[in-house]
Amino acid sequence: MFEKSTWIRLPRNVVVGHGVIDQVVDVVDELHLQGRPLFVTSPTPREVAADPIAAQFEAAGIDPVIVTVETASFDAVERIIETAEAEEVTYLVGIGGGKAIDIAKMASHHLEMGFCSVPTAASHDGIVSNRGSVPDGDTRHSVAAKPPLAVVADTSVLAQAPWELTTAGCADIISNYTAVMDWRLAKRLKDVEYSEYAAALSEMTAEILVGNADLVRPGIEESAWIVSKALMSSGVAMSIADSSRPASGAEHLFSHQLDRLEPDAALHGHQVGVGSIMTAYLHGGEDGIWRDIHDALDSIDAPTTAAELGIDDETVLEALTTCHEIRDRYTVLGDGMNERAAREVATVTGVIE
Ligand SMILES: NC(=O)C1=CN([C@@H]2O[C@H](COP(=O)(O)OP(=O)(O)OC[C@H]3O[C@@H](n4cnc5c(N)ncnc54)[C@H](OP(=O)(O)O)[C@@H]3O)[C@@H](O)[C@H]2O)C=CC1
Ligand SMILES: O=C(CO)COP(=O)(O)O
Ligand SMILES: [Zn+2]
Repeated sequence: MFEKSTWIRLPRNVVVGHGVIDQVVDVVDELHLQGRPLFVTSPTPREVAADPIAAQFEAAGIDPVIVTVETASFDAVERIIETAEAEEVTYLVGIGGGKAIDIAKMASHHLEMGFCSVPTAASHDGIVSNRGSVPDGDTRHSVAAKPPLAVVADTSVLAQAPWELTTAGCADIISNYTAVMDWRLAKRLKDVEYSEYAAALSEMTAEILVGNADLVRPGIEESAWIVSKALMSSGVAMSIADSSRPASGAEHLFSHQLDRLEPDAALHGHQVGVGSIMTAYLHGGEDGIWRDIHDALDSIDAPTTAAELGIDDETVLEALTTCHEIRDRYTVLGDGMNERAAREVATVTGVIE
């Protein structure tokens, strides 16, 4: 008897393009969100976007509560929940990079309230996904949450963000290649839940981005357009799978372990990009796609070495040899690499000297 069922949650409105930040009130109205919103933002995004959006709301007779968060933490999520309850707000808007958006996403999930995402940086695919990632004890990877009801991504805002945030978003997408390889491997070896649609969408997203890599250049608004569309698509793949599997394999384990060993050393996307070079080598050896991944990252100015990440070689080796332990997710790392093998892959791929 056929007993499968699935529940795919996706954003209802995805609004991307030049000047769309002026349409946040319309987007909220179209979703029939009523009452008072709480804006979750961080210092720079507040100046760049949250204050101008608040002025729009005020002009429409709506008085938003604004909370500025400095760091991504569970305390910050708690603070938002308390403020939302005290101020009797009815929905949340996350305005900023991953920090503000994830805090809003996690708080709205807890409050069972609607939430909209207004990214000011195209830095990773969490801006649209159904996953929330806030450091909790030793945990750095994302957990299940709900996707935003709407995403409003203004390319003129994204194009003015520091260039490295955009290259980090690109690298997060390029890493989908190895994430999907790991997912297929886990399907073959461990019979894990697998979605061919989500895997194909995730791979295709990476292919389209790499195919357009020569259009991804600093100061060009079209770059923000290309990267944000890829981030949306990757987020949708995660929502279809109801898992981060299509966009997160061993290269993400490597990055999460670096975050534990050396917090804030480098951006998420940059770390997963370097991880992806090495795990592509583990999958395909010398003739595999590791060079293509390396060259794609290089062509958009993303780091390809430990030195470019600002992380020393020994930390890279420690992360490689221990990261299989941090989550129950089978990947090409299997039950772990030994130090010699880790040194070999990191050296052959030029990640360490
Ligand atoms: N949900 C998911 O699946 C994922 C979530 N994450 C999470 O996302 C977070 C990292 O995201 P990331 O976006 O890199 O971090 P932040 O939100 O901290 O943003 C990075 C930096 O960019 C600044 N910034 C943002 N927008 C602009 C802008 N338009 N102009 C100038 N500066 C800007 C921020 O300023 P300021 O310091 O003033 O805030 C901050 O210094 C982490 O908390 C991580 O756990 C990461 C990957 C996946
Ligand atoms: O960053 C992500 C996808 O790009 C989310 O992956 P994790 O579930 O490993 O945190
Ligand atoms: Zn990622």
